[in-house]
Amino acid sequence: MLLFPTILTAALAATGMAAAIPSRDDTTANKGTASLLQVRNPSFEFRHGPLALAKAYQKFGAPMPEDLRAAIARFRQNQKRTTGTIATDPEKHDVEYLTPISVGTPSQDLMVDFDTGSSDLWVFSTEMSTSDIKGQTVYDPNNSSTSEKVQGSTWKITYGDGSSSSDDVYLDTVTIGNLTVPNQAVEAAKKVSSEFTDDSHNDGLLGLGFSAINAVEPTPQNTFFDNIKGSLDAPLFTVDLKHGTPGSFNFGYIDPTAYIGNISWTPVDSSQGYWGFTSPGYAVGTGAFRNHSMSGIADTGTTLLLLPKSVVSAYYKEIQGAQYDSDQGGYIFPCSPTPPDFVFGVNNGIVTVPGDMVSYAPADSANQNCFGGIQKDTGIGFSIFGDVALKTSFVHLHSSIVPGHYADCD
Ligand SMILES: C[C@@H](SC(=N)N)c1ccc(Cl)cc1
Ligand SMILES: C[C@@H](SC(=N)N)c1ccc(Cl)cc1
Repeated sequence: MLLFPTILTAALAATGMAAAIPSRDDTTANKGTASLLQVRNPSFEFRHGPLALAKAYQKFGAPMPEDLRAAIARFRQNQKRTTGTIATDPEKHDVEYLTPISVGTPSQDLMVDFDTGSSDLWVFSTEMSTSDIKGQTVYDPNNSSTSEKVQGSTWKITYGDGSSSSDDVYLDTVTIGNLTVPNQAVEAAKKVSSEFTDDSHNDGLLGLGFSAINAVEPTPQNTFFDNIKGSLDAPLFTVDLKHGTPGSFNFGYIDPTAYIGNISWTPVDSSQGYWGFTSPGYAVGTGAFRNHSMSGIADTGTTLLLLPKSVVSAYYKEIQGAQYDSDQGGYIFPCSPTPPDFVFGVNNGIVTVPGDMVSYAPADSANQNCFGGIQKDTGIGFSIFGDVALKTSFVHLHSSIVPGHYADCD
């Protein structure tokens, strides 16, 4: 980890998150991608012709010839390093996205919430009281020949929505897709708050934030990504959440077919342990772009897009009948007509949240009013670009970088 901050400090000035610049009238521009790039690794560069050619095809949105696609596949296959991909499925209303992992020997398969806004891998376990378990699959360390208790280590986490979980720590084999970390810290829950008990399909969280904010005491543990990144083709992962349909987390490679568009990027601040960045401003629908610096984090573990109060009220002012409903603790508005798009800047590019995704979910049984997917970040101290913002983008989170990717998704 010592190496990491050094590189990070050295590179922060030159890091970048890419920003596509889809023109607003481009009908395909309903999605953008964002890369939060940590470090330009001087020794890392694409020398591979087919990959460069593939980028040219995707840059101009041309379909890739089959032989080129095959060449890229072979390139990946015979790399001495590895890459991985795993599907992630949205729960109802995209409230969270669940992704399969395997823990232990023989493997125990769990569905967990990949969370770029935290840095602990914790799971429901046989150490919990059964009253705290409602349908979740639990990890049984005693049923794994490779589990090893980390004596004296404990953990306790309270999340932004007040939910919490805690207790002891094992090292065990963890596999995601074709990627395996043999001695990953697996934090076995003894206690969880009701929000997790009631979240019956969610067997735990896999943190993809920075290990600096791992909650294990006395010795913080590494995230899965920090443990695996040394064996990846490139120390990066990409997040491609989608609305109401499976998306993917890719490790170690950037799928040139996952997006189209051109590229630029913006600096990242990981000083709080998050994938932090500052958006230069926003626009409502086809209105003019308004410069308004918004510092926040890319957070797959938060459902909504939480922004400064002034931005949120400026947006809802454009919707006939929108109002702040203190009973529901958020803005609601008539479900139809579709509200205007919300556009936010990422460096010199933009991400467009289509209006139909701003209507997060029905706010009443008559389905007349919808609860907004964009709400205030009051009291948090930073904005949160949660799933509502990410599912319209193909987001790259890099810990070492070549010019990042941020463009329209296909
Ligand atoms: C960083 C996220 S929690 C997470 N993604 N594990 C967060 C923090 C504070 C608030 Cl108030 C709401 C959400
Ligand atoms: C309370 C649980 S369930 C939920 N809010 N959908 C939870 C899940 C993910 C995170 Cl990052 C924090 C809390």
